[in-house]
Amino acid sequence: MILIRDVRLLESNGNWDILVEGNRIKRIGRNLLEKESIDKRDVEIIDGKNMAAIPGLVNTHTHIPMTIFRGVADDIPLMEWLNNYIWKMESKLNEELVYIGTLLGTVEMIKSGTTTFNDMYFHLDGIIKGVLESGIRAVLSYGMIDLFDEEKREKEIKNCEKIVKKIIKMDNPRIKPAIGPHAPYTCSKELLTFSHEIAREYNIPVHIHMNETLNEIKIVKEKTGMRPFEYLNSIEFFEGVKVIAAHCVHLSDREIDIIEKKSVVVSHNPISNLKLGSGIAPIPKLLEKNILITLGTDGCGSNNNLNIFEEIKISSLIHKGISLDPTSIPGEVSFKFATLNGGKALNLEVGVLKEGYLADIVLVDLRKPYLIPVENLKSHLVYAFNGVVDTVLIDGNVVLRDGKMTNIDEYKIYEMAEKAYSKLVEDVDIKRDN
Ligand SMILES: N[C@@H](CCSC[C@H]1O[C@@H](n2cnc3c(=O)[nH]cnc32)[C@H](O)[C@@H]1O)C(=O)O
Ligand SMILES: [Zn+2]
Repeated sequence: MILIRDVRLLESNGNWDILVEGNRIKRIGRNLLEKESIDKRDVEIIDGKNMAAIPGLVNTHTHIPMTIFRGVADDIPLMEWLNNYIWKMESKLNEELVYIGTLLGTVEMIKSGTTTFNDMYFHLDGIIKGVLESGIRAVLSYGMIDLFDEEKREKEIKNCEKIVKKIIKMDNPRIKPAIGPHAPYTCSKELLTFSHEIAREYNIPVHIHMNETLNEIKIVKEKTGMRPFEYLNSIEFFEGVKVIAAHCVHLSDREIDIIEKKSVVVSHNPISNLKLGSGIAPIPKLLEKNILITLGTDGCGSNNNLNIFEEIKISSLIHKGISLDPTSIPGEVSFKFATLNGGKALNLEVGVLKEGYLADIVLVDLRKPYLIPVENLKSHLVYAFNGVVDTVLIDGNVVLRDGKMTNIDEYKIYEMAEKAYSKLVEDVDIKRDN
């Protein structure tokens, strides 16, 4: 058992205790050591004085191994970025490099308060290994791209089936599978149909890129005569499965209706969309229809970090700016995007500190200049905080304490990541391409 004592909670004043048993929050109350008559020898006590406890954050769209591509190709549009840099480097990746990138990404996420991420990538054995070692929680999908080629499609389908079965068999509470068709402009109708069917069969979510740029919408329209959401709806892609659609930057009213009617979850990635010059998703319009909005960073090739606190802040600011309305997306709402909504989106009991829920808890040290006066803490977490957290529990385990990783040597990971990067750059000759 773990007892966090005398900690501040966002929703109520005064100091509270949180009792964790196994991987769940057993009790939240005052003076629990006495009230629950706990033997001190059975419990590890974490002093929560001068700390606030918040639910671990949820990042609903990442490509975690891309941390080792950080800063490689800045200031260019999506297609050029993918074709000339990212896909070239990705062709040199292997399980070991993906494992190293994953470790680096998990350390970065944990240190900035993220406890769950929804990922799409390849070499999943490397990702699984990194997730297991770091202690983070993840929903993992094998990203499938067939570029309308039958041979490629068959390979992708096999890989996907293998990974789903492997993750289910692992039966680890921290790792769940999802299905990851990359996007309607990179996947054939057959691959999209396969994705839908397998997601239904196993009752797991689909994770896909949707309507990120105007160019890709044009491509889908030329091919199918329809906009991407209309096209997917016409092949019954949304029937009976939960779809997490990353980006959703450019949407027609008809598409918004489909998103609403089919309960599609939106992963809003404002920083990646700004950086690649893709546009700004119409989040206030989606909120009017009660569409579930969550937040994602996207990969470190286009962000260039995994700090969800930045997405929380930007998602509140950006919509005020374009609508000339400072009441648009209040901080409380954007904070919910990254907590409660993220948990709902992934069907996980995370994102709220509540008895019976999974023990994914983040402690923020309140003795920081940017968090004072502490009275307005909720506002600070959205508008003033830099994301550097003190202690993190995931699935009932302490993975970060006093800002340091408990179960992995983070400095060794930094060294490994530097080496991996040097090797990749050398192999691809990316510098000369610049
Ligand atoms: N099995 C596939 C890999 C797909 S993984 C997911 C892919 O999404 C790419 N990606 C990352 N960010 C974005 C984005 O913002 N839009 C579109 N694709 C992205 C990423 O680089 C990776 O290639 C293959 O054979 O190529
Ligand atoms: Zn992406």
